[in-house]
Amino acid sequence: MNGRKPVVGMVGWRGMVGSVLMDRMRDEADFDLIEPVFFSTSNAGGKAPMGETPLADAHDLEALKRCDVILTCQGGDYTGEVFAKLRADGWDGHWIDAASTLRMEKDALIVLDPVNRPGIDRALAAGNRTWVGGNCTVSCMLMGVGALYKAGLVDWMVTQTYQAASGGGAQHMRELLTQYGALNEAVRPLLDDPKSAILDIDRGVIARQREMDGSEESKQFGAVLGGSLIPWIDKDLGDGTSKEEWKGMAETNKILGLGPDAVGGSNDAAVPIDGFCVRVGAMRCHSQALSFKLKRDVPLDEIEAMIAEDNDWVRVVPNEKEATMRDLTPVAVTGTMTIPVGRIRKLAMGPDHLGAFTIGDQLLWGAAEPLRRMLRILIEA
Ligand SMILES: NC(=O)C1=CN([C@@H]2O[C@H](COP(=O)(O)OP(=O)(O)OC[C@H]3O[C@@H](n4cnc5c(N)ncnc54)[C@H](OP(=O)(O)O)[C@@H]3O)[C@@H](O)[C@H]2O)C=CC1
Ligand SMILES: N[C@@H](CC(=O)OP(=O)(O)O)C(=O)O
Repeated sequence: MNGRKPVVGMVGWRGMVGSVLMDRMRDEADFDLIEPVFFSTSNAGGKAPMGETPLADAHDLEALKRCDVILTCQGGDYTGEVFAKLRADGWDGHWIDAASTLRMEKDALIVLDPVNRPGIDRALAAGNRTWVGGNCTVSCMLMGVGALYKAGLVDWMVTQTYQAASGGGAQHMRELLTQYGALNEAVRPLLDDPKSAILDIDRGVIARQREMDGSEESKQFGAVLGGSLIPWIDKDLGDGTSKEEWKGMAETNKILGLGPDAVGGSNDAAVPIDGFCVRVGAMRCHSQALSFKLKRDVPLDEIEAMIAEDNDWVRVVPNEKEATMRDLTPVAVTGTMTIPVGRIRKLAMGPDHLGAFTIGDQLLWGAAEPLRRMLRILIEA
């Protein structure tokens, strides 16, 4: 950027996604390459996380307009309040955003550079200035099996997700743990007694879960998650699908540059993707079972090699019990950049039907990392 360090406005840096982003930026020494300006929606004038300059007001358009890049993890309401005003005022800096608000706008590129770097480079050359992180489930899935899409092998895909509490936000994670604690407490004396009947314990748990259901104790999720699951995530689109399920096809194809929503439009048909998105009691890893109809029968060893070679973070886990239980769980993946893909096998429907299971930390590849890497691409452009 003209030989000087770009001024990067950091908004939402102390939230959950923002904190993960800050850690990654520190780890990768990104702050050495930029002049950060930290903003706040609640504490303008307060102490910034680094440097001596106090926090700027995140609604001060003049301060925002001085930034070459604004990187926001503040959320969709903030984007809705500020982005259009800045553009209307003539600000033509780069806007990098974690929120979904702008994702399907025609000029917004969904960034996941290990998958769509050529698309990012083309958009950059064409003067694009709006870069949005993808839905966490979609980004983690494409980091795992993007190779199959890049090779044009996918006829269609069905997803069954197992999404962590963190996807709802920090309060949701707290609520899940509080519910687990309350359930344990409800049956502790019975648990401590090895001679107690398991069905008595079970009755105690379900009674406590039903007491929580619809009460203050389940107000974040709207239903009990501890010891249960919730097969609906995000809005009801009114046609039998949830918005999270809709994102699977819409965002995947947009990232891949396929179908009418691709930036600049594309004559290539969108790949049909559908399935069910389910909230489970995991903390911050989204897992998903994938079923593919491939365009042709490809031997399993070739498929595994394609997946393994696709990027530096994907790891093929042998489809064996021991390796699966060791390496293909949220416990193994949380806090790491690794995207394991396992349970890879041909399905009973025929040799062109493939199954796989993949997991990703939804705060890293699912949220913060694609944004951090986009900033790096801009710095190095
Ligand atoms: N959670 C997720 O899994 C994903 C979220 N996103 C997007 O990122 C956005 C932000 O999500 P998330 O990070 O979970 O949101 P948080 O609620 O953790 O943070 C958002 C903002 O809330 C304010 N805030 C108020 N109280 C606190 C507190 N006690 N601790 C920290 N911050 C506080 C901060 O703003 P201030 O400093 O200005 O007061 C902060 O930037 C979402 O709205 C969504 O659009 C995208 C992908 C995944
Ligand atoms: N909807 C995701 C989290 C998220 O923030 O998604 P999006 O960025 O698409 O709104 C979940 O609940 O797991």
